Amino acid sequence: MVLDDDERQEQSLIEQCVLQNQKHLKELSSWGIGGPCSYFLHVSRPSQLIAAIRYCRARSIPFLIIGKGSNCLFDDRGFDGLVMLNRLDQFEAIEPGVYRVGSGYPFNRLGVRCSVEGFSGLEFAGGIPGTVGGAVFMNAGADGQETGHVIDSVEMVTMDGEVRVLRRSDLAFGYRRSTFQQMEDLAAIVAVTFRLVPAETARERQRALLERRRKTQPIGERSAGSVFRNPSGIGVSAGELIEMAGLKGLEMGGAKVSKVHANFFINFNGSTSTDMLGLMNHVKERVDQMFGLELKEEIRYIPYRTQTV
Ligand SMILES: NC(=O)C1=CN([C@@H]2O[C@H](COP(=O)(O)OP(=O)(O)OC[C@H]3O[C@@H](n4cnc5c(N)ncnc54)[C@H](OP(=O)(O)O)[C@@H]3O)[C@@H](O)[C@H]2O)C=CC1
Ligand SMILES: C=C(O[C@H]1[C@H](O)[C@@H](CO)O[C@H](OP(=O)(O)OP(=O)(O)OC[C@H]2O[C@@H](n3ccc(=O)[nH]c3=O)[C@H](O)[C@@H]2O)[C@@H]1NC(C)=O)C(=O)O
Repeated sequence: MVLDDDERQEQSLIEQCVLQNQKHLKELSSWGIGGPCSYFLHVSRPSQLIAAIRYCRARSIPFLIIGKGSNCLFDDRGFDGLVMLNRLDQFEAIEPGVYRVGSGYPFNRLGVRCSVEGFSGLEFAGGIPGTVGGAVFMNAGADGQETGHVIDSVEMVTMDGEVRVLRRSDLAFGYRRSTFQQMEDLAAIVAVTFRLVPAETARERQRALLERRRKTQPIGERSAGSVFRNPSGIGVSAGELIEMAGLKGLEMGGAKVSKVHANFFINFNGSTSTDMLGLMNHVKERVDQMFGLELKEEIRYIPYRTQTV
């Protein structure tokens, strides 16, 4: 790989940042859980991200890209590698209803912005505390809408640090599933272009959804949204199953099952990842014993060591 002067400069900056910075992952996670990472980088330009990926690859350093950390459970020991905090937050209106947005742009801000401008498709994003990249990767959805439905194209970086553009026809989405979760050479989603349709009622609909969310979810408490996916094809949600198993309010160390919504687990008093994993396993076992159903995690557990190189 031959680098030009700008790339060489970027690499040397990355080298300094990577070697000097440590961070406690609890500061980066909506659950407030997680030990230190060996290296930390705040990424605000695509060129930084690409240089950091190449740097890690060349030295076999494991790395992770995180957005708002609203869907991750970090380990108490931390992460033995580089954590990149994605703050690629450019926003560009290409034409009315078509937006090209950096993957670190706040998903809730995007949802509100589009709805206020009178475009429909992302009303549900209004209350979601993630980034655009996290939402695309997880195919976030609520109230009958899904991120994947309104994507026009995605710009990504491969593990070799190459930029690739994927068109709508290259992508497949399902319930909390996206092409990206199976892609072995994905390093990071960098930018996304959304195509929405005009609707004067978009903001009104969004307000109603936000109101419903405030009533049914423990907003303001330390959670990671839904812990488990809803089981498919049985017409009963994970929250209902956990409530029917009598587990609402159950505590394990500093972690508990929310009394407001049973599929939200709360760090109410210095929960460790061990407390939270223990609570999740206990809930899974009880639901399995009572209903013969195996709940599947929606949140992603990030172990101390990975093979992500
Ligand atoms: N419906 C709701 O009410 C809620 C929904 N959510 C959803 O959870 C998701 C969390 O978003 P966010 O907090 O930003 O994500 P996180 O920082 O929690 O990251 C979650 C995972 O997404 C992957 N990821 C994140 N950003 C990128 C990127 N730029 N490129 C490639 N992969 C990426 C990473 O996978 P890997 O580890 O493999 O690198 C990471 O482990 C969103 O989809 C959000 O909408 C969250 C809370 C509530
Ligand atoms: C919060 C998330 O997404 C949420 C999204 O906000 C909402 C709103 O559309 O719909 C899903 O929740 P959900 O299926 O639990 O939706 P809700 O409408 O709250 O509940 C479904 C049903 O379960 C019942 N319910 C819910 C919680 C509970 O403790 N007890 C209970 O009986 C509700 O009364 C309702 O009849 C998403 N979760 C999943 C796993 O699909 C997330 O992904 O992190």
